[in-house]
Amino acid sequence: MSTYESWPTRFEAELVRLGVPEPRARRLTEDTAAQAAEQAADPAGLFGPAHLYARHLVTELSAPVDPEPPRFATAGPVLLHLSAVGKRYRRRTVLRDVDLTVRGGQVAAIVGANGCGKSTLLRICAGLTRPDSGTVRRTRRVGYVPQDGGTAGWLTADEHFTLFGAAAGVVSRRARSTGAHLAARLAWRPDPGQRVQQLSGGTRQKLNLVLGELHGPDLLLLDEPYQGFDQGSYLDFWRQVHAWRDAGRAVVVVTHLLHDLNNVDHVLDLGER
Ligand SMILES: Nc1ncnc2c1ncn2[C@@H]1O[C@H](COP(=O)(O)OP(=O)(O)OP(=O)(O)O)[C@@H](O)[C@H]1O
Repeated sequence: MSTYESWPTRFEAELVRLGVPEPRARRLTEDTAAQAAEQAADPAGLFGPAHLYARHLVTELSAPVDPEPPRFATAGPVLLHLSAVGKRYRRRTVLRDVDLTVRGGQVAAIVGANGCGKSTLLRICAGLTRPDSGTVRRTRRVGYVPQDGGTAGWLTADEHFTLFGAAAGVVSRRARSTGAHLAARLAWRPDPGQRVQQLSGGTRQKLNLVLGELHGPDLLLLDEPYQGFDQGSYLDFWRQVHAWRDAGRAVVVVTHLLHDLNNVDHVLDLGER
């Protein structure tokens, strides 16, 4: 598609590409143009890049409202493929011959004993650690949520949204509104004056999750992402994972909670150490 096509044309085409029926995509495009006109704003300035806004909208539209959310009838394209991956730290072999394939519309869990290499494997999936053997293929748009860290204590949540949004080419206003919207999905309303160092551990983890998703990635890699969550937040988290899945994205989650496995399509057990 030409980069010179207008914002509404690119927006509508991306909606159709994501599986929205054409008449509905056209109506959504018209509604979006009307919203921009109401605010006398350029859609790119108000909503950010057309393809990212289309993704957020599709996720929002497929957010579960029923106890049994709809699932993609067929799995989508392969978004992550690992073949015979191995990793050593000095003489110690941490991973040997690991295979994993995850498609759009699927959730996979990585489980295993402490120290068996789950986080190492997730970093390899994200492209942050290089394997010693095997091959890794992944989609270009990846969101990675580490077990801890990833945020700056002296900045506010909004400043994080601006910073991470800028890295993905999203204007500040749009990044902040998307961040607030995603935070609300986790029952969190960021306080504009509060620095991250003043947040509880569970709320900091919510910020990590929002930042991982802010740029609308196709593949989300989550390393025990609910540490410090209370029961309600934990349920909100899984609802959100299912919304991502039903929007055709792929999710890989490292977990040690066995009951999580009811929520996933594949389990990769790395076993004992
Ligand atoms: N950068 C590194 N250098 C050397 N050893 C490392 C490095 N990163 C991880 N390890 C070692 O590799 C092994 C696997 O670590 P990893 O963090 O991937 O395990 P894990 O399954 O995620 O553990 P946990 O369940 O405790 O979070 C551990 O023995 C760890 O000490």
